[in-house]
Amino acid sequence: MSASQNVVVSETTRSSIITSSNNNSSSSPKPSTAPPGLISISKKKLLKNLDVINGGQRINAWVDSMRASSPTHLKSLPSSIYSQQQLNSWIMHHPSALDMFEQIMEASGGKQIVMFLDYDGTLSPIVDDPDRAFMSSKMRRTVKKLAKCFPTAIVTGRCIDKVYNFVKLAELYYAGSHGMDIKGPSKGVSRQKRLKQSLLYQPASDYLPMIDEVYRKLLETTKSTPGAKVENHKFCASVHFRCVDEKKWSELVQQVRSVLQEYPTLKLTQGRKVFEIRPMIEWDKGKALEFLLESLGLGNSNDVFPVYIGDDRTDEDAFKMLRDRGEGFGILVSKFPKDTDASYSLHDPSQVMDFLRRLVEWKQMQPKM
Ligand SMILES: O=P(O)(O)OC[C@H]1O[C@H](O[C@H]2O[C@H](CO)[C@@H](O)[C@H](O)[C@H]2O)[C@H](O)[C@@H](O)[C@@H]1O
Repeated sequence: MSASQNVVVSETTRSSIITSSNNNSSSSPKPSTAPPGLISISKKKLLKNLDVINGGQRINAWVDSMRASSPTHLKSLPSSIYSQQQLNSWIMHHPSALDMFEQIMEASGGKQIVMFLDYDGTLSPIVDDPDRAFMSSKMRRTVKKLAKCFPTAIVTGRCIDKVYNFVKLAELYYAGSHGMDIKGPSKGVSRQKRLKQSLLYQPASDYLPMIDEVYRKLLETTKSTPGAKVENHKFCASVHFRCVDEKKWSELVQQVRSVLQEYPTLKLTQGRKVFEIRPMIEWDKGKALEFLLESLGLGNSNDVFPVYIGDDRTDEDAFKMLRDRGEGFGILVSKFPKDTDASYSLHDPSQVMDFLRRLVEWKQMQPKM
């Protein structure tokens, strides 16, 4: 198999780079959501770049993409990357969900609200060690109350077991491994309802042994790179570079790619300082959202108002799904302007908690039907 068969797609391909120079808006795949100043590189274009150029340059393209996706780089260069005007324009297109709370509730117009929450960077702050990405007890209490008011799902790149160890709420729906492992609540609904809802959907179950094998090979291959961390998420795997010295990034890319060359049915994507290795199947967080709505009997309803909150590129699939369905909306958790299909923004997990609290308070004030 040729290396290019092993499709290499960076999740940062649409990650927005805000420049102080004039925007070439023709490069943006979604002019309607990208305010002036945003340059989006389409997936197709990046694939072409990555596949046409020779091996060495392809590694460089990856390293560039790793740099571009690094929030610390954005943080250290804000004024040279985007102007205040561009920032204002982005905020105008993606206002704070807290500032717009009343309007959002009005738009929900009495429909059934369903909540979808990403985990890392949304419910828990981003930290160096993925095993220590704890959610605060305040956040847990808030999510618990939220689930009493609305059906609530956690949609994450982590496997269900790992995310459950952090969240510890049995009354939630879980879509782990980027939506490839879906489970219904085991508590908080009546027994009969629970039996009906005893959801278990694993569209990539055939990949289980392959992911396990790849995980072990990645562990072995990357052990010479200090700071690299490999995680097994059952139907996908992650290789973290948050703690890897930038000088070693190209070495790490080569190591990961060398392992993946033997697995043409897996794809490599990039999240927040992490490589994600996933089966090449037509399934993502957006599909998981759709599946969950259908399982709730709300798939073809005009009466549903889904709200998805997430911070990462993989959450864009869910934001887009909501836009395409014309239902509810997405909220991007970010302090920085990014090209996104979300309608609103929140800065960080503490603002997410404030928003969820207000939702609970709002629900409690509604007349009982
Ligand atoms: O879909 P998500 O819930 O956002 O999962 C995506 C990745 O999240 C985790 O990594 C991220 O959070 C870590 C802890 O804060 C951080 O160290 C890392 O840099 C982030 O990318 C998780 O560990 C990954 O396996 C997931 O792919």
